[in-house]
Amino acid sequence: MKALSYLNKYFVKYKKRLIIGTICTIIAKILSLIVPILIGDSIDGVEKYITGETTDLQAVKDLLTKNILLMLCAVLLAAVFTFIMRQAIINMSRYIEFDLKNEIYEHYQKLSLNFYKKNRTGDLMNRISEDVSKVRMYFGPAIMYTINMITLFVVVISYMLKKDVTLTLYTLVPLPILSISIYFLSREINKRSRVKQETLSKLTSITQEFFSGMNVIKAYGIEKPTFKDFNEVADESKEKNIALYKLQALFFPLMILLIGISNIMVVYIGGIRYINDQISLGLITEFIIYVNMLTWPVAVVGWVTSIVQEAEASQKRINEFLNVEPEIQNTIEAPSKIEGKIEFKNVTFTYDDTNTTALKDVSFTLEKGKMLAILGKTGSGKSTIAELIARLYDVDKGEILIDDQPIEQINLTSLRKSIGFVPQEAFLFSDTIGNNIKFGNVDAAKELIENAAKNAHIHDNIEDFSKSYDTYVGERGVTLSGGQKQRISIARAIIKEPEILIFDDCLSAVDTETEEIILNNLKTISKDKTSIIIGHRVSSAKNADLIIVLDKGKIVQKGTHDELFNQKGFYQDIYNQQLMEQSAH
Ligand SMILES: Nc1ncnc2c1ncn2[C@@H]1O[C@H](COP(=O)(O)OP(=O)(O)OP(=O)(O)O)[C@@H](O)[C@H]1O
Repeated sequence: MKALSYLNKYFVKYKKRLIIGTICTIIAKILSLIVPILIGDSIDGVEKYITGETTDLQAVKDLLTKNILLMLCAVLLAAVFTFIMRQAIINMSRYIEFDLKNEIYEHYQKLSLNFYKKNRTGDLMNRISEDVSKVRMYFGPAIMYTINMITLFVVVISYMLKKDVTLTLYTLVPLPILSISIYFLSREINKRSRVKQETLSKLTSITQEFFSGMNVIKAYGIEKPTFKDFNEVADESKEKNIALYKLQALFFPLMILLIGISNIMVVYIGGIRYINDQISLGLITEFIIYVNMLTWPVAVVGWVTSIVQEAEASQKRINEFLNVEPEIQNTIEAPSKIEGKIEFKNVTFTYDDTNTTALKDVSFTLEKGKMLAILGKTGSGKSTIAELIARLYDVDKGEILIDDQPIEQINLTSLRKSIGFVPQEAFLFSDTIGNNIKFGNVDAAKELIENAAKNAHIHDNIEDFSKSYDTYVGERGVTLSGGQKQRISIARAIIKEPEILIFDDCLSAVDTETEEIILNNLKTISKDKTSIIIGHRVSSAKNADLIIVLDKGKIVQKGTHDELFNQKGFYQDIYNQQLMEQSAH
């Protein structure tokens, strides 16, 4: 219960609902106890008339009418209180589920990129959905049935003991057996349902992958082997499902068997005591009803125990994530004003998940409003520089200064707000094109959106769609080409009007002519902004104020286009190579 104690704050927050729920349960249970008493009383009344103890038929009829009316009132009131109780407690569990999901999601947002590299998406999703649902069961059904059970036990058993101790003891003997069996059964059911869930996740992932990669499957004509893979996993899922339902099928028969035994005990022992004139016929009837009233709560003891165990395990997993401290901490509360000067001083950086040293002793200074181009072979560390400027990671050695201040001493939100980052892989949300661009500036008016799109040279393309900027992209929307996605992503950065613009190889999917137009537009847009262009083509670098060439994480060349063009090395090589390619066309 240690992990679950984390949730006590929610009990405090929703104490009113909990108290109302508890009071209503107690009242409902007391009311439900009245019914068997009245039935017993009615049977005793009828028995007295049959045995000739009384001859007043009208009095018996009056007694029955009175008892029926009272029963009706008791049942109605019990139903009302049970309804309020369920409303209070089950709704409480839904509110807590909502709060907990928000708490986890908020925490996820604070965690650094490294956390996402180290944990699988499925695992992150599971904790916010599956695990939270398990915890909800603890707040909802587990609490509700526990209150229900305790109240019923106290009220009913104390009443039964008051009426007949011997009969009570005999009647209750099978109930602990029921409780223990249900506990073990539920534990096994939970174990199997976990396995079933895992195979289901596997099946979902494999199906999802098949759908996403359908073009590759068809192009390679591998429908049959992929169907075989699918079939194997589907077969495994079927087996696990059958194994689970076989066990679940035992639940109710077991309950019926043990209730039956309890009922037989009441009839047998009660019968003997009735023959010996120790109890009345009405009491036997009352006891039969009590036994049936107690069976579900007794079965629930086992079920609730396993729910609590499951919730404990889930909350432990949730706590593991909630206890992760964000690696990137914002230590400065006040917003920072950012001008845009960037300086790297002997920066060395190693990705700790793969232990790859991506940057080695990198130093450069980029004045406010200037343009830096970063070139280099694939894997040379270009994107890493961009990620470090946005402080997605902290450096190991050396220092990054923004406006002559260590990056750690700048308000993180201000820093990220001042950067327009176009990543290497354009990511668009399943929303309209307009909203995808507006993402960079949510309050942007239509004109601004169109302007940004024009500068990213995508406006005409968008206008060609029947719904223009209201066209949906993503799963159920239009399929955009790689170059179109990149340009929408560029428009998103432009509309933000940031102090620092970073384009991480984001023109790779557009032709050289379009690249030229966009680069020309960027020259105007980024006139007074600091901009960084990462790429493989000289065309994107030649207008830069500073060019750096990276090789295996080290700066191997640094200078302007004219300087590097005249130097032997990577820059001259790719310049000549690309010149040859162009003349070949
Ligand atoms: N998140 C990460 N975790 C671990 N290693 C990484 C991560 N990102 C990049 N690396 C590694 O760091 C090195 C530099 O990668 P980086 O992405 O900065 O190169 P790049 O020059 O931008 O390459 P490309 O031109 O292919 O985009 C590579 O060896 C890469 O495998």
